[in-house]
Amino acid sequence: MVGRRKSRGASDTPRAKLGQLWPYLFADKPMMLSIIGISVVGAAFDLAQPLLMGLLVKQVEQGTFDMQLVWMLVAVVAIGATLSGVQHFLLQRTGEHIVLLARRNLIRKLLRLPISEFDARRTGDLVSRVGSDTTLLRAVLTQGLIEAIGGLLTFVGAIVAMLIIDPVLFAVTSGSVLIALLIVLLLGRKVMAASAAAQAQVGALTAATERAISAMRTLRATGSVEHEEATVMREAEGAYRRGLDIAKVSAFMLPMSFLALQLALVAVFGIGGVRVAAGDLAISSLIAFIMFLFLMVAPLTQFFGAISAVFSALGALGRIEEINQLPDETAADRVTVTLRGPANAEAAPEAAALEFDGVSFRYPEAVVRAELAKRDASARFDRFVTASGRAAAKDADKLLALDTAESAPVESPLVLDDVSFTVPRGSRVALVGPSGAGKSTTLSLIERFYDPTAGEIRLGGAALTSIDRRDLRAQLGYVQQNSPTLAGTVRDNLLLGNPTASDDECVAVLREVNLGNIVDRSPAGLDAQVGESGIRLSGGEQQRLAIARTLLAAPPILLLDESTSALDGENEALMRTALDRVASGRSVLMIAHRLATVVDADQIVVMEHGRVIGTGTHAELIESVPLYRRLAEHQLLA
Ligand SMILES: Nc1ncnc2c1ncn2[C@@H]1O[C@H](COP(=O)(O)OP(=O)(O)OP(=O)(O)O)[C@@H](O)[C@H]1O
Repeated sequence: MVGRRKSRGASDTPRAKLGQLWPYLFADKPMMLSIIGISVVGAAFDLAQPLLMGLLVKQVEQGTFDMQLVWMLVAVVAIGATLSGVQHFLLQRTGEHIVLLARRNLIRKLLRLPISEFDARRTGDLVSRVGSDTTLLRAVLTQGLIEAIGGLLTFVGAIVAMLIIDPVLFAVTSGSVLIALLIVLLLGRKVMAASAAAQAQVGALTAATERAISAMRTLRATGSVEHEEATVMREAEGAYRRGLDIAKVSAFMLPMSFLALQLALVAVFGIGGVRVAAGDLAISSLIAFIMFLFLMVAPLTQFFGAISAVFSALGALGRIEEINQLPDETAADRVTVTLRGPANAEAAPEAAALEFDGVSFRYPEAVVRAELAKRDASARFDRFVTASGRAAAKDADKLLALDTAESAPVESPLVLDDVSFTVPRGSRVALVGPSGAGKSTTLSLIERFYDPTAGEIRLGGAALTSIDRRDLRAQLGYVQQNSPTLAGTVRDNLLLGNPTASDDECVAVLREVNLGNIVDRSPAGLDAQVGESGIRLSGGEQQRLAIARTLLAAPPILLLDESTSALDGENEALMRTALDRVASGRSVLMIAHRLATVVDADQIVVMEHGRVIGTGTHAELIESVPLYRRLAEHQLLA
């Protein structure tokens, strides 16, 4: 079950298998085969060079020098160089294409994961999988794997040629090369582990940076920039150390190939020289042998580079595939009801718009663990700031070290406990209760961000789980508490609700939520940018813009999480009239933090500790539910 997955740390990310890399490498099969073809032809041209060189020296020795041979050698070298250029370009292009492919898959998957995965994972880590891990796949192609395939031909060809020229000399030189090869293969596994750890650390760094940037105002206001700086620096230094780990292993690998070449060269010059002096070997053969030796070692160098790139890529691919293999949000859905018309009106005209029937809910364990970790960190942070006034970086480091301990198993508390209530069609129902009572969770169950642990929620008489999620969400207009405006224009923000809405419709819904003046604030009108670079909207205005967006979609049911941020009298009145307008003809379930907003609701559901402790009108609840009376007294309403 998705929700029960543990969030994974850096160390337990599964490593990908070589077979998982093939689909990426051979996504464009004809291109890859062409590149391999070019590489093989290029290898043949490489092999021809020492042969021609040997012939040339022999001709000079025997006094039968022929200029034609020189031209042939020049042509062979030139064609070989051109082929290698073409191959290089095609490899880079294919490498970029592989990165694009991996990013497309990952983005497509990310946008369809269950909400629980986002709650349980760190955003920055997910971002770095898309941005950074995918680039490591490119290195498999650009750092020699394909050249190494063509190089295999050069390698085998050179060995055969060397064996023919002088088997004794060959036996001496190949020993050292073999030893180096074995060492490199053994080190490859270490590179893979180091690379996965490095990528996970980059993920942690991105997550920490993202957290700091998103909380910048709080950090500045509390004077805790240095504290947060210490956290991010710790992650950055961790990434540096992991990078060094890779460097240490690769530092071993690269000299191995040079060492192999040097040892072999010393042996060839020493023993070869003696054999030439003794008259057992022609000087032309020794020159050809040395050229073949270089040809044999060059692919080995490529091979060493390729191995290290492949192992790095497998580490990164493990992190990519970990996400790709998660089930989509809809994976286990069994849709039996097709919704047509408002809230399934045809199917059950008299059924309530929404019904909660004995609904209980616990958040999945991984989500609770992530939530606890977040709270734990911020509680330590608060204690720290309170205790020291200003957070000194070195102490912050000590304090934060405590945070890294893996949390012990957690028990997921019952957040909703046997909740039952009804939202009759066309009525306005309000959820009220103290913070943490479970009101927002109730709305997120209706959106099916999570499913109840027990009980059933019905929409128009049909169980939510039987309705296609798109259909379901098309019936619902969900206005969140801190409805974020998205970067872009006023129009962009509105069209999210209904991409085909006309300008007139956009202006009309803005009027409906008392935001008609927004288009007059900038000469650009609907094309004015909202946010930092354009029109600044207050919290209340942002929420009204979100309501306007929802109205364009014209959903029959409105779920509204009223903003907790205090609105001034004028804004409060604007919001209330906006709500009255949008509520007419719709079923509305709203979370109210200000009782003033809901005194005239058709029904108020009072929640505490995940239970419904009273249902009725304002007047009824004042009489029957002490908690409600206290809330009302507190807000000077009673
Ligand atoms: N993503 C989450 N993961 C784990 N626990 C959560 C999550 N969201 C909420 N909770 C817990 O569920 C309980 C109910 O929270 P919820 O946000 O639904 O309450 P609420 O009544 O809407 O509170 P508020 O008025 O403060 O928004 C709380 O104990 C909260 O800590």
